[in-house]
Amino acid sequence: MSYVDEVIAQVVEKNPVQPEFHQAVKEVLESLRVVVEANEEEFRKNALLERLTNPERQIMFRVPWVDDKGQVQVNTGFRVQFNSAIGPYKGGLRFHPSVNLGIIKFLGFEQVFKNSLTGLPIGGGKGGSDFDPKGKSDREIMAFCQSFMTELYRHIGADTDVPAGDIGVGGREIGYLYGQYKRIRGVYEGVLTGKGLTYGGSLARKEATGYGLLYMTREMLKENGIELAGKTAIVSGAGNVAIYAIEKAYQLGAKPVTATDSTGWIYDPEGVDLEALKEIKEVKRARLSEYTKYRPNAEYHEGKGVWSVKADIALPCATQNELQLEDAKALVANGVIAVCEGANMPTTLEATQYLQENGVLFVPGKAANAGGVATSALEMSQNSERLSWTFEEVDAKLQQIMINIFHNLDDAAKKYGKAGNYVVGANIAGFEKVVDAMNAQGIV
Ligand SMILES: NC(=O)C1=CN([C@@H]2O[C@H](COP(=O)(O)OP(=O)(O)OC[C@H]3O[C@@H](n4cnc5c(N)ncnc54)[C@H](OP(=O)(O)O)[C@@H]3O)[C@@H](O)[C@H]2O)C=CC1
Ligand SMILES: O=C(O)CCC(=O)C(=O)O
Repeated sequence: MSYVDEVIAQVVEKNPVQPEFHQAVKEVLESLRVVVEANEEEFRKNALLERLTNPERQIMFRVPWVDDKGQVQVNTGFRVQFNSAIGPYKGGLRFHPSVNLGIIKFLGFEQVFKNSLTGLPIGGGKGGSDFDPKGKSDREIMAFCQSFMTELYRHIGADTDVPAGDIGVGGREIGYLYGQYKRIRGVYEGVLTGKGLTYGGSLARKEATGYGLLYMTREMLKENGIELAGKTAIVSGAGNVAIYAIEKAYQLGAKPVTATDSTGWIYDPEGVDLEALKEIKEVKRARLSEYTKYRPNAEYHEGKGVWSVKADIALPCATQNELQLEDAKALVANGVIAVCEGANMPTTLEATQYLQENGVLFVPGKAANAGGVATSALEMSQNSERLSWTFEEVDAKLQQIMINIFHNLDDAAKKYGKAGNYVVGANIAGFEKVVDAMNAQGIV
């Protein structure tokens, strides 16, 4: 059995009931086959792939809190510190009822390669809880965040592990988490990113993941002789990534026509009304079904189905495995040119393969959505030097980072005879730096 197959089999056996983690490991190791085969003896002797797929540390903890009725609730908290070869652990916190150890491990594993691709000195980690913020009062959210941080604080720090937001964790939650960290530790440091602008946050961090996705999409299309301007786009999600992807799509001359949330989706042939979407999701924290009150000519559909809309490009920005084989077939049948992932692992392995085999340009999330974490690293730099950069400065750096990531992965794919396969290119480009740093630091 080849070394890659052996390690994939071990990961499946040793991490039962963690399908998302298996999926992420398979995607990466399959892509690395060509590099691993060229160095098989050395990698095997150093157990490199075993070390790469085993987190450095996995923390699980009880999070008790009191709801508005006086009832004590108990959730589980997680922080997986996956790999610190190139810098302090860095990655978001997800609050969603579906969260479990396997999901946090898949996200942490992806984060290692993503953070490497940014070119910035950040290792990979991820955390969260099975807490459901939907329908909770502000007081309940604060009580939960304070309890969560009362355990997490001992594992993190500005030079050790710097969490941020992800699904269900935005500016409000980061504020409560930061307040509790400061209260316990008594230090004012950049221990979280995505902070508010009045207490150490960076301009453009809120917009960065969605904007970065569009900068990457534009660069990739340009390399293939295609203009983004004038194209229609299917966007899924209606949260932080989706909203700012839609905003930047308009700024670059494209027309986003859809959005989704966990209950349904909208199709607005005239183009999504961004202000209405922000009002519904950012201000009212309401359901997308309200959208037709603002735009009577738009369609609202319950459940899934957004990938059947005809458009030029597709930007999945909601959650993992939301784009499956049947959806990929619908996209191909409708002539979609490109799929660029704003979410983490939104496309299943079968769907990705089908899209690639049918000539669809495909950029994986670990490259396409890296603008968020890259801008978090810029927030860390600003915190360290006790300065704030302007929106234009941060945005210019973000654009350059996304352009560099695209060319690095494009070059890596070409170097290994896989021109145009951006999945292979991203995994190899991310892997090379991490492995170099791991090898230099000995067996740790
Ligand atoms: N925020 C960031 O900077 C980054 C985020 N990402 C990834 O992007 C994706 C979106 O994150 P973000 O926008 O921050 O999160 P938000 O919580 O702001 O928004 C998530 C959106 O996706 C929908 N959604 C979440 N879970 C599900 C589900 N299980 N089924 C259907 N819809 C779902 C939500 O619906 P509803 O409104 O009903 O809750 C919401 O519209 C995630 O994969 C995240 O890991 C990647 C890089 C950086
Ligand atoms: O900004 C960060 O540190 C993390 C963003 C994130 O969670 C991600 O890239 O998936």
